[in-house]
Amino acid sequence: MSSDKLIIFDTTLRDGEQSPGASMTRDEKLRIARQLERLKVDVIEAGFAASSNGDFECVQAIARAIKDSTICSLSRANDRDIARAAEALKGAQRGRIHTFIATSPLHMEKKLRMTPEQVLEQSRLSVRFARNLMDDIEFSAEDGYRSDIDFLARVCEVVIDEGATTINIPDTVGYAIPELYGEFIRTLREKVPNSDKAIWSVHCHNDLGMAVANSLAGVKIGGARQIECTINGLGERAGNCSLEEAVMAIKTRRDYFGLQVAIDTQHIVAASRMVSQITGFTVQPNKAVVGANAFAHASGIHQDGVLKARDTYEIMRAEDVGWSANKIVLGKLSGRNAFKQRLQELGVELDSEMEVNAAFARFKELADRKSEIFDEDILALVNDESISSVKEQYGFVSLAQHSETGERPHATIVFTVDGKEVRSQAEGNGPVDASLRAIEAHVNSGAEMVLYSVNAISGSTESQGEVAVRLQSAGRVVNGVGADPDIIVASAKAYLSALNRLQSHTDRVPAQGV
Ligand SMILES: CC(=O)SCCNC(=O)CCNC(=O)[C@H](O)C(C)(C)COP(=O)(O)OP(=O)(O)OC[C@H]1O[C@@H](n2cnc3c(N)ncnc32)[C@H](O)[C@@H]1OP(=O)(O)O
Ligand SMILES: CC(C)C(=O)C(=O)O
Repeated sequence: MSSDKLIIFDTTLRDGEQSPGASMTRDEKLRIARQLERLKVDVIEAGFAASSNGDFECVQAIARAIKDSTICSLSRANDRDIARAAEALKGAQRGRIHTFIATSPLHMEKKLRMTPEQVLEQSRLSVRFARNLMDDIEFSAEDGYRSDIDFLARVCEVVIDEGATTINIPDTVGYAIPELYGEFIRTLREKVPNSDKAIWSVHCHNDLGMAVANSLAGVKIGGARQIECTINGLGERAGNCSLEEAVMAIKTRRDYFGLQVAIDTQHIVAASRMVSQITGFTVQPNKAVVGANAFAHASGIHQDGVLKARDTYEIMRAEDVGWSANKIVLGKLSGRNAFKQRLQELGVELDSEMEVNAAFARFKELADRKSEIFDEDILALVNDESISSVKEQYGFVSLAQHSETGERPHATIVFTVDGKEVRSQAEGNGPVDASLRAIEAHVNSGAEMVLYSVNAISGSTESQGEVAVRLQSAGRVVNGVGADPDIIVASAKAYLSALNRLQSHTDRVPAQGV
């Protein structure tokens, strides 16, 4: 049975839950199942109904709630487990019993304590029993990849004869190598005379970091048409094949695989976030497809390339997997083109290339001190760049403030207004608040403060404090920055510098741009 349709079987709720620490409540599983349905996953393995009453209820609830995906329950190869799975799946629009038994010499002898002939017989009887309860039956040969291929072929032939519709050959312990696993599946299928009566499936674990590669080899070389996978690659030990990686590989390299998947990829990032939030398993930033950096560019040459033509450094579109956009992250490795682009996005127009170059030089200086540069930083440094054209109406002279536990802080500030010194004082909630109130007591700007932030310029208490203040008044937004070893003085300087910009007509930042 070979077609160009690749079935995506998600086992986040079963094998994913086998990750130590990832157990989920019934409601959490239901939420994930709904998201998997939105993703248009073909089969959702909802749990292992016989393992506990709780898991039985989870499978049952999901089977009743989900209409578009097939709902599946795992069960050992015995009548009790299979009957329990069938019972839990009763309300399902489409249900599947997934029964398994180990076929490797090691598992049969040491774990099951059964002879190969007993395992063969148990497989036959289990699938026969299951098939009397349901039409859609999957049989898995646990530790299939470490099994004797001729024995495994006999088992597969027997269970297909009994009516198994999907045959899954797991690499249970993540021992496989892509080419070898692909060849194993191909040879196995050739050895099974009735192989075309079933869909062949792969289920790979990530112990050597090759679960996705092995699954894809099972498809390409082996001819499998079902991949078992999980969101974020969650699963027993090092996890399973990751759904997002396998699906995007099939979609992005359709030229190579020539296969169709039904997955609506725009829901991938939401699914990843949901699973991560529910299980508490965070996604590493450099994880393919769903990691925070998967579509982020930090170096100038890449940023320049992506801005000119995004396919220079992107093989898929961030929006296609559910990100709102790709990201240009400004930092010390960024170049002039990325910087100019960000200025444009912020609505800042500098008058000449010289001004841009000067702002860029300041940006590089700042980036050497700060790992990531935010829009506020750029706006502040651009405003500083145009300082020469800002009328210096207010200038800092000195500040004295008093604060003591249990007393309301008090500040006295001396500053210049058009060259003339004025003295003003006020109380406030803290010394910074008191100082800025003292300025306002004289200036009466009525501006609203929309941002106040303090940064240590280097990483110690001896360093300068850098304060950024953003004021909004009459539809204009301005930034002021001030630096001083005393952060209260730095705050007063930043406030006065913002007031200077508010008075100036040279400010270029539109209110809606920030
Ligand atoms: C590779 C995989 O991911 S397989 C799925 C793994 N998932 C789980 O195990 C989660 C759910 N498991 C459970 O809740 C429990 O292990 C249960 C309910 C299934 C069984 O619990 P218990 O009856 O207490 O048995 P226990 O877990 O200690 O041992 C497993 C028994 O099942 C047998 N067994 C293991 N696999 C199979 C199988 N596929 N078919 C039939 N019997 C099997 C073992 O040989 C062992 O039998 P024994 O008790 O006669 O020695
Ligand atoms: C039960 C099977 C499918 C499994 O999870 C494995 O072998 O890893």
